[in-house]
Amino acid sequence: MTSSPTDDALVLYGQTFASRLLLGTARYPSPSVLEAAVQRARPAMLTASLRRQGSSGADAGNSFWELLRRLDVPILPNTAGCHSVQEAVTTSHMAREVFNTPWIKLELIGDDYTLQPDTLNLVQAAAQLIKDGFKVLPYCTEDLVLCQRLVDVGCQAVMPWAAPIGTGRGPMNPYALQLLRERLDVPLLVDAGLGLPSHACQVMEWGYDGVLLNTAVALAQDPVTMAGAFADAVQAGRAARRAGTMAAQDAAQASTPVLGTPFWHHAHA
Ligand SMILES: CC(=O)[C@@H](O)[C@H](O)COP(=O)(O)O
Repeated sequence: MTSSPTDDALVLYGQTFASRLLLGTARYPSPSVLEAAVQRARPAMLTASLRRQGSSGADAGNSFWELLRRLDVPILPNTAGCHSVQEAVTTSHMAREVFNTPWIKLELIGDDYTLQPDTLNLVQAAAQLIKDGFKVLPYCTEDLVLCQRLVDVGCQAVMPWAAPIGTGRGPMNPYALQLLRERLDVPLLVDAGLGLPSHACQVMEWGYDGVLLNTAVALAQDPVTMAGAFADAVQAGRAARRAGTMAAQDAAQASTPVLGTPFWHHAHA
């Protein structure tokens, strides 16, 4: 059985997306490389931070917004750099006006060294934003109870990290990420810390619904090719998940057919 990507689209808050890859827009060597990487990957959404990208001078800011408009990919504003609930809520409201979108990637930083999310206040911020009508995609750790609470307050998707932002280390806690997938029914996207396409493929094989990444593409020697590699890896991992993986075995089993038993079900029926 084959299926086209549209048979198996990512659905977040009732909206359908053709891709399961979300891409960040920071740290690229140039706007033209960013543009080409986005054209290659055709991501579902592009993250943009009001605070970071607006801070490099008015002209740079304007041309960045023009580039985003030209790319014609839905924008996911990001509360990057916010350290308090009030700051995150205020930034989200500003982003909604600037970008004219109800989507928000809720990033509430609790520790500046690891950029670890503030797990103690994240739920309160998410609850407020949901009440205010936002479609909240919270960046969080892989803690099961935290993710459950985020769902309880109305988040229709949750985005646990693989590893700290910008480290490229890949999934640090495979057990917890897989447990989360088993326990939660909402869409789950891994956000942050992916360094290789194989990391993205791996989490998709575990049943994750998508990935959000930035640094691994932006800092690659060839970001455009890497953007394509991640897009392909996400699709491969998703296809493998849907295909159903074999159960790993302890003992070797010959895979070369013995004469007269070319198919397993003939020999064992
Ligand atoms: C772009 C964005 O939203 C980042 O905050 C995100 O978390 C990506 O992390 P990496 O740069 O580690 O992929």
